[in-house]
Order: sequence, then structure tokens, then C-alpha cells
Amino acid sequence: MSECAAHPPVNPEEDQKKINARMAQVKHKICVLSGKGGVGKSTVAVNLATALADAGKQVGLLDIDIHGPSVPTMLGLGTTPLVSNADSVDPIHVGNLKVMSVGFLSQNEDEAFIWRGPMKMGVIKQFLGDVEWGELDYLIVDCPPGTGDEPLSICQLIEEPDGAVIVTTPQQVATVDVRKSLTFCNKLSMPVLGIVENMSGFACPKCGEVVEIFNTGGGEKMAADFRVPFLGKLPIDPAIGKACDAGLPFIQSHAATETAHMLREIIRPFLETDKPQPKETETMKIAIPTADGKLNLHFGHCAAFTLLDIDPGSKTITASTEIEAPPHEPGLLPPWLAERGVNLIIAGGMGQRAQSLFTAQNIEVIVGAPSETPETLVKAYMAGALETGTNACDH
Ligand SMILES: Nc1ncnc2c1ncn2[C@@H]1O[C@H](COP(=O)(O)OP(=O)(O)OP(=O)(O)O)[C@@H](O)[C@H]1O
Repeated sequence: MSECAAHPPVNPEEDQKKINARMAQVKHKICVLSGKGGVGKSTVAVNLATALADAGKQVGLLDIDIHGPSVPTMLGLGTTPLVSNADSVDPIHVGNLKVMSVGFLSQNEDEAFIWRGPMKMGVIKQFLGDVEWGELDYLIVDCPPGTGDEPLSICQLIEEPDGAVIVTTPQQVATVDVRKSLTFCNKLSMPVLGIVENMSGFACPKCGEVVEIFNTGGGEKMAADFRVPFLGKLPIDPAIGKACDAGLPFIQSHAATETAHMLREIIRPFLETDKPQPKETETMKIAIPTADGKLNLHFGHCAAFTLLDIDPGSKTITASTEIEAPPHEPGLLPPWLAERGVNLIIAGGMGQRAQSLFTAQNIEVIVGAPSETPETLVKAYMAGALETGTNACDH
């Protein structure tokens, strides 16, 4: 590479120009992110890149997990030495997949890189600007877990990335952290291409049947909460771990298995569309029970509702109207709000029976919201930052 990897380059404008010139040759740039470690992000990145390459696309796979690069191991590349040219470096070729990883920077797999934020930024700049990526259909970037320097650098250095694929496991302990990745994408205006729920159930090695040993559906729920596409579930399959350790992309080495089929389904949207777009989300109308301009905690007895229209693309409020509530009659509100096109209610509290009546009308309900103005609540919801407490049920 043109400079010592651990020292940031000195001319940021020149570096950015170089990066822009390289990235102009790459049609689609996709980051694979997760708020939590060990959830299968690199597994998804390696198999996504391999599947795209097998489909005849020109693909680059960039592993920027500085403290735990797993891509070289997963592709059986170990500490393959890099070939440097005068002012560039060649990626490692695996068929028509071009691979670059921080793991190739040392010949000792046990070496730990102790780099501070600016040094990490410097290395990532070099990976983007100095590597001979050539013309690519896809560059898949495997980021380290969390919302730290590396994903931030990638989002800042790549102009107009296509978006992020977010990987989670279904359990709440993971989704709590992974929700932060969604908020991170929102803050950086990075589109979310979809969520993958990995390690969702266990695929029996004998019959392939998926057994739900723990709770599942956490990733799917998160996708619904944030109104982003859900790409699918992948079970725990011991063959995935074995293939990773053997340095073989699972989607190739176990192509005929049910789990590989599920993986291909997850990846299919990227193969089918020339430009992966976040799926169109339906238009949204949110209803909030209000009194004196703020959320009224007494849902069943409120005198008015504020209805807010949301543009799903820009996530902005396009209209807001306060309407008088109908007379208090059991079971009347769900059809009354459904007729008005409402698909989400933000409330302080609500009884279980009322919640199921709304679910039957395809209206999602969020309870435990504080007594704030409708605009504050909706903005927080759209940013993935709506904090809810206990269900202040008034029944
Ligand atoms: N669905 C699965 N079934 C079985 N093993 C899996 C599955 N997904 C991932 N693994 C295994 O779990 C381990 C962690 O996966 P991986 O390295 O992809 O996670 P990660 O989120 O990238 O981790 P890190 O936090 O280190 O970046 C690997 O050994 C991998 O083979």
C-alpha cells in the first residue's frame, strides 16, 4: 500500500478523490452490519458475496473487522501475502471474487492490531482507495460489530452506498443491540436493505427439520417495528460452522441442503434486481389519542385523536389533523380507526382485548408511550428512538 497501514494518510482531499475514482467503478456498495458480535455477520457477508460471484457478477469482499477479521479463514485464505504495485495493492482472487482483509496485513494469524480511531480510518481509506478493485458489480463490506469507528468511516468515505444488510439473532439480548445499528443507519441516512435473522431455530443434521429451541422472530419483529424489509431466517446448522472452519463458503459446499436453500432465498433480492432498493413500504397513518396537544394516557376515554400521515421514503410527517373521537362504545374504535386508514397507534396504555381487536384490523399498537406531542412521538418512532415504559392501561 502507498503508506504504512497504521498511519493515516496526510492529504484527506486527495485521498477522498482517489476513493471516489475507485468507487465510481463499483456499481453497488453494500455494508453488512450488526450491533452485536458473533451473530453471523461475516457468514452472511461471505455467502452473499460468493452467491453473487457464482451468479456471474464481479464482486469484491472487503473485511474491515480490524480486531477480528474472519473472512480469510472462512474462505480458506489464511495469511495469503499481498502483492503490492507502485501505488496500489492487488486483492486476493477467489474465482471472480476479489477479497481484501485486514487479516492479510500480517503473516501471523495471532497478531493483534492495536489501532486508535484515526489509524483505523487510515487503513479503511487505503482499502477503498489503494486496492485494485477494478470494475465491480458489487462491493460487500463486512464491518465489525457495533457502531464504532469502522462502520462510521465506511459510511463517511463511500459516497452514496446502496445501503446496509443488518444481521441479528432472534433473542432480545441481541435485538436490543442490533436496534442501535438501525438507529445508526437512520442517523447517517444509510438505507437499510433488510434484516437477516440468523441462528433462528436449529436445523436437525439428520432430517433437516428446523426446531425452535429458543424464541424466534426477534429480527422479523424488529424489521416490522422499523418498517424495513425482512430478508429471512437462517437456522443454526452445524454444517455452517464446519464449512466456515474448513474455509469453504457454505452456499457452495452444501448447495443442496435446506439451509443453503434458505440462504439463497435471503440473497435472492440482490440477484434479481440490478439495483438493490429498500422495498417500498406502505404509506403510513399513525393515530395518537390526544388532549391539550399531547398524548392522552386514557386511550379508551379520550375525546380526540391526532392522525398523522407519514411519507415512508423520507420518513417525514406530511399531514397532521386532530379529529373528535366517536362516542365511547366497546369495540367501536378499532373499525372506526381502520376506516380512516390508520395502520399504527401510539398509546400510553391499552387493555389486551382492545389490542387484539386492533390486530384483527391490521393495526399495529405501541403502548407505554409518554405524554408528549404527537410530532415528538412520531419523529422519535421514525428515528427508532421512541422510548416506551409500562402499559399505562386504564381498564
Ligand atoms: N446459522 C448458523 N449456524 C451455525 N453456525 C453459525 C451460523 N451462523 C454463524 N455461525 C458460526 O458462528 C460463528 C460466528 O459467525 P460469524 O463470524 O459470521 O459472526 P460475526 O457476527 O461476523 O462475528 P464477529 O462479531 O466476530 O464479527 C462462526 O463460527 C460461524 O461459523
